[in-house]
Amino acid sequence: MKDLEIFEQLHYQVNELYERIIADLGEKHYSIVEDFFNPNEVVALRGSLLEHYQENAFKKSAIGNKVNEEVIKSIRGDFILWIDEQRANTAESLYFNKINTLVDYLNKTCFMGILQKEFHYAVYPKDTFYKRHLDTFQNDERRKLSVVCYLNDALWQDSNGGELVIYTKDDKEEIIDPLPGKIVIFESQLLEHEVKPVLNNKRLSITGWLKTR
Ligand SMILES: O=C(O)CCC(=O)C(=O)O
Ligand SMILES: [Fe+2]
Repeated sequence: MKDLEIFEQLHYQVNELYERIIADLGEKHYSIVEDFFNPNEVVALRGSLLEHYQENAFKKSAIGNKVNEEVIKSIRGDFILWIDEQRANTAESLYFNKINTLVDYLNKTCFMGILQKEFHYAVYPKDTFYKRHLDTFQNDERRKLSVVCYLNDALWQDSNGGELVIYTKDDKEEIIDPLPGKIVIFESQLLEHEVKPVLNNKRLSITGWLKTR
């Protein structure tokens, strides 16, 4: 009986997309999936974000964790709202279901040991940005993987700016347009990155971290 239980825990169906993410992470420490969320899912998530935003639920982002809660506009200008998985609405539940399925796969196939996660909505109004940084400067060594998902509408233009730039380990700059449904996953402790100034419009996203204990 014990053996069977262990087998059940390790059993999984090979998933091509997740395998690609794992291979990318192994090779270059980040992975980009253009259409992780389909257009309907993006519409639902964007609607949910905007509803909270219109209720003025978002707060100016801070630098550092609660011990060091300073607002430093010269470093980052986004507004955020943490998402409570226990009180998730329909769109948010859909989001967490997809993320949890990926996390289960990573834990089962790569023994990543992801036990916790935290996600927030983010809005970058015109003229805001997030200067080059490492996500672990938030005084949280447990952050293992950063996951960003873009919720802009399908009409998002290159001229709106707001690109994510990842500074790769082979000294290149990977420039990523924040297009709807796209997710970017990268190793939080390893890759510096920045959000270029938003030149037009509001840039919408969900950002989160998969954490070890
Ligand atoms: O929105 C992005 O593309 C990245 C956001 C980011 O780097 C962060 O919130 O730490
Ligand atoms: Fe970051």
